[in-house]
Amino acid sequence: MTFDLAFTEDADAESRLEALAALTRQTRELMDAVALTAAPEGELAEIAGELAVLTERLRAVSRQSTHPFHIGSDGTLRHVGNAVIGSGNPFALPLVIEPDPSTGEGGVRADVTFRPIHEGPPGSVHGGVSALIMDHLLGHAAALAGRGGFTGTLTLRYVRRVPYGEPLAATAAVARTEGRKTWVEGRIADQAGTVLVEATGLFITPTQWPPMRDAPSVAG
Ligand SMILES: CCCCCCCCCCCCCC(=O)SCCNC(=O)CCNC(=O)[C@H](O)C(C)(C)COP(=O)(O)OP(=O)(O)OC[C@H]1O[C@@H](n2cnc3c(N)ncnc32)[C@H](O)[C@@H]1OP(=O)(O)O
Repeated sequence: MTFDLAFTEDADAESRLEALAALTRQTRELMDAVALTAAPEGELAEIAGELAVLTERLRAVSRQSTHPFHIGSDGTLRHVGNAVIGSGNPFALPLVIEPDPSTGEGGVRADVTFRPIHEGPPGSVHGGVSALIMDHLLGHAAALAGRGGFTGTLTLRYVRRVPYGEPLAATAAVARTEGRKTWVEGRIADQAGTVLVEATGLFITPTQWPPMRDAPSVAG
């Protein structure tokens, strides 16, 4: 398998990326408002029509693909189009990941507050959404330890239901390594430290990837 990290030199200007981030934040607000709206039928149809106009306006000037990796002005590796951290991806929570060396090799943490759009069982977060967050955070920990790769397996134990609208914390750190394989463990816990989700992931570094000893900080 070949995989090109696809760094780009001619990234958009920071000012355009900030404008895109503002549009993305507004779109997330829209998604939340749609999920919770109690507007009457006629108003829903009217708003859908207004949104169709805006959608066409954006589609008229589409890119061929989402934003690839690029190096930001502060040297940070950015992935604006990423589904979990991307500042230009409305689907992203987004997760803001910080290094947390106290939890071990590649240790990372992120504050997470899920929203009603993440609903699975009524009043709770969808298990697949928790898995998405865990997959990315565990993968980030592997990359931070200089052992970036693709998820081979991801195993979750859903210990308690995950609420939305409450501040939670997600953490991960490398558990062990063997050749190109890196096992990472993580969890989502509430503010009292009660574990809601436990995760273990196996990340495999493709043979073609160069060594990543000085892993850059990564942001959306
Ligand atoms: C610097 C930039 C970094 C930026 C990063 C920012 C953070 C981003 C964080 C993003 C996080 C989000 C991340 C995502 O969303 S990643 C997206 C989801 N994952 C994928 O799409 C992966 C698809 N699969 C593949 O590409 C290949 O199968 C991989 C690369 C995984 C292995 O293909 P490769 O050809 O290399 O493998 P090999 O055949 O030589 O086998 C090698 C060894 O591995 C063992 N094995 C193989 N497959 C599996 C498996 N599935 N489970 C368990 N074990 C497996 C195999 O038995 C052997 O073991 P051994 O016999 O040697 O003991």
